[in-house]
Amino acid sequence: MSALDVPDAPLWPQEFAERYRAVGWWRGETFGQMLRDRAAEHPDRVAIVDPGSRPARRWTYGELDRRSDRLAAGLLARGIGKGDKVVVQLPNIAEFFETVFALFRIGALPVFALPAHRETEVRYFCEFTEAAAYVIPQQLGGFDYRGLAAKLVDEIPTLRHVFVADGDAGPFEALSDVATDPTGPVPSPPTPSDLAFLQLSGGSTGVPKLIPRTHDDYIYSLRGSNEICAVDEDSVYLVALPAAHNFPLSSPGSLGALHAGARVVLCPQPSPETAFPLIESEGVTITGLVPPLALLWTEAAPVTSYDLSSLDVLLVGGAKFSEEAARRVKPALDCTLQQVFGMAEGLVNYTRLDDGPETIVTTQGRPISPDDEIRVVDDEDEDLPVGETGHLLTRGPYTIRGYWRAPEHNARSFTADGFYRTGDVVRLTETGHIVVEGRAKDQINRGGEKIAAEEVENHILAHPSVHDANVVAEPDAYLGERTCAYVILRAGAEPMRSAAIRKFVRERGLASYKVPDRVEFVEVFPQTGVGKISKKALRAATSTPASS
Ligand SMILES: O=C(O)c1cccc(O)c1O
Repeated sequence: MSALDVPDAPLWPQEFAERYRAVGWWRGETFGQMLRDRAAEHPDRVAIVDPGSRPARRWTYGELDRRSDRLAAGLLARGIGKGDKVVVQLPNIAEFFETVFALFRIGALPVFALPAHRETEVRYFCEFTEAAAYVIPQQLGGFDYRGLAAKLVDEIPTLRHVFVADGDAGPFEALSDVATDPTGPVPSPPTPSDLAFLQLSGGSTGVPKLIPRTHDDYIYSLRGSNEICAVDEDSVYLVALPAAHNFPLSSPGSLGALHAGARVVLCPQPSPETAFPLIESEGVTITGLVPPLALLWTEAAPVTSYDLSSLDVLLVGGAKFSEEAARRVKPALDCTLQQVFGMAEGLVNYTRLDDGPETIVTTQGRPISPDDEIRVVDDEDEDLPVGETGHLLTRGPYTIRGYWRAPEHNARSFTADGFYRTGDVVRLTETGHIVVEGRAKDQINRGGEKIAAEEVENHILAHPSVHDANVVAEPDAYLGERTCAYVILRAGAEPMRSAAIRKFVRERGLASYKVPDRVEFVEVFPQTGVGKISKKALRAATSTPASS
């Protein structure tokens, strides 16, 4: 086999795939057909509410279906088709769904960037995936995405199209001008076992890893999530977090809601001031938040004048929700808390709606599927007895068998028999619920935003005055964790202020949540017995910060 024949992503061995189909986890659905079916069943039900646009928009299932077909036709006419990659960097607007369903229909793969990503990240996604197109808003929060796009189309040969989803397209094509009447069926539509999209990993390495998900496996996770979270066609799901993130996309998220024929309401931003009026006016029944936002909501709810009584379920995940904060949810919001511990690589755990109150506040739930295999192991990969704390490994019908185009990394991140090494440190209760105790991967979880220490270290190391850098988590009352960078300057370098390092990292075009919250200049790093740098000692030092 020549290098070119190596598949981009290892998928499930045949005997596993056959079993997952035989048991009925994989039902041979595709996203394109899923929307077609819902539109046929109830064309006039509202699928998408976009209250942030002027005027506000309400698209029915019929309309979303038609729009996706028309956009698909326009993309095909521009030579974008099966297997092409398209970086989608859109905020919570209706066009997000029109775009991804158009791409799903023609078998082109969305690569889900977040609005917070900047040149460094987006350039990497475009180059690494050899993306054919990049879909952006005109601007958001004062950042003009067209400027970034202009630079990238200039410099990346594969990138042939930029589509602007809203506002003034400038030198590029407006997404609304792409749509056209289809001239016939899509030439070779994707099959259920094909890849549907590339999702982003929180990651712990120098560059983000891409996660290949198939129609069959992801749709199974939606169906399973809907059942566990009681999402049906009468549900109203509020997308409060960034729409492309795996949690609001799939747990059960907007795509789960669309699978159920429910209504998706797009929240332009997640503050109580914006979200509460929408909960009242749309009768929102379910939403998902990261812990810092859940705290804000529980503080605001008891004193709000908005009627939040439609809200049945609040999902909280993305980072560990402290027991004390979890206890406040039910009294403040009068809804059921569901803790969700998930990952874009696959495995998603939920507390169940009928779990006892102690289980709901003290555990992170249990897996969606009876076929999710969970192992808790020691440093030598030996299984530990129930109740002991160790590394979480998992394998199952919606957990990837490898990252996209990353064979060397895959050899480390997966066991020989296909278990994914999550990097999370957990223990299991007698009831099979998971309690997250920490993590072994070198990552900071900043209020649900995952930051790979190595990625930030590399950017700091690019500074000419820096000799070495180590980035670690430090406790933060609101975010759970924030980042602290320990920096050793080169011998003879002029003394620097921490603001200069922060500015340097920001100007390298990194998402702002990755800019270190604090920078400490030190002479040496603490070392372990064998002379390796001890991040453990650095983390301990950050708990009792020296004044800077
Ligand atoms: O990535 C996550 O943190 C996450 C959290 C909750 C649910 C999910 O699906 C996730 O991917």
